[in-house]
Amino acid sequence: MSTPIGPVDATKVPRYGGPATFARLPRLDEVSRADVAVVGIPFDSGVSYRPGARFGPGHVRAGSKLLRPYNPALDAMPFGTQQVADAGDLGVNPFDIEEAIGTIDAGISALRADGAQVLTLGGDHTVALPILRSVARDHGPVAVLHFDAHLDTWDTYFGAPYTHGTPFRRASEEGLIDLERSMHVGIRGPLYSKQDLEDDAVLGFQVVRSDDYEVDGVASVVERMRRRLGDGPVYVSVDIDVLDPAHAPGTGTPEAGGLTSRELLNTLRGLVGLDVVGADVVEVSPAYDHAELTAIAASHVAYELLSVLALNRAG
Ligand SMILES: N=C(N)NCCCC(=O)O
Ligand SMILES: [Zn+2]
Ligand SMILES: [Zn+2]
Repeated sequence: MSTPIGPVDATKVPRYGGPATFARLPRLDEVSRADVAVVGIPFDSGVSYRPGARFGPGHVRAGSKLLRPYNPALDAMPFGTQQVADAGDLGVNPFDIEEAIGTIDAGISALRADGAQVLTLGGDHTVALPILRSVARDHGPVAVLHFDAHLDTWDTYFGAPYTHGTPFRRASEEGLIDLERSMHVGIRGPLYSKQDLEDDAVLGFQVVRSDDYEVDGVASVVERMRRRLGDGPVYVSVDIDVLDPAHAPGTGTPEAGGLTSRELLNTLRGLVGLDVVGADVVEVSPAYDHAELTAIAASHVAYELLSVLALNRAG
């Protein structure tokens, strides 16, 4: 492998300048090939409460300018031992959700066909369904590791099947997920009824609650997670509202009592060695953010995921 083109050197161009790409990385058209493509999906037509996640990709990129090359927590060089590039944003129809879902599937599939793993910046959580369709076409049913305050396995909203609260029910119905190996992490807050949890278990998910972090701690969560996910392919979906609103106010359906960013980042580090085949970070809504708190948290989530991919690639 030729030496990857990394971020613009911060000793030459200060961090507040330079390109608006994720982590000031090269654009995809500036590299011959990418091991990992970071792609934005500016789409929020599936939200049930506050809008604005369509502006998430640009905001997360802006919040990623301070990321540095070396990750001491994992002893990893996420931009140094693999080529990561910014693939820009997919152009999706905001007025026709089913068309948007088709465009997302095609866009993700094209990047993957070129040999890149894809890390998606949302966008609302609807986008996870077409990404999983693309991933499962190659890998078969994958374990979904889903970080979220919410189950996102509800059936419909106002009769609509494709929304940000329903992607994992559709994915389960379509046979895209491994029913024995999938799980939610960070679940909390009021539900519509007790039945929600019963349905969710049938759809293939185990639940690690936000409170389990308080009671058992990160190490125990990581152990449960690794046991459940096992050896096969894993898709990681991070709804930034898994974090407490104190850590991530800029999101559409905030719930009190969430994870700290430290807990989330440490949990993600526990994925080293598992077969992570793709990931997303969704539900960043900048209009509700303050001081880039949510964008910085989301960019660090992406950084830890890229670090895991880098270490796994190195073996
Ligand atoms: N933030 C996501 N993805 N889902 C929230 C759906 C919760 C609701 O509207 O009842
Ligand atoms: Zn959520
Ligand atoms: Zn969600």
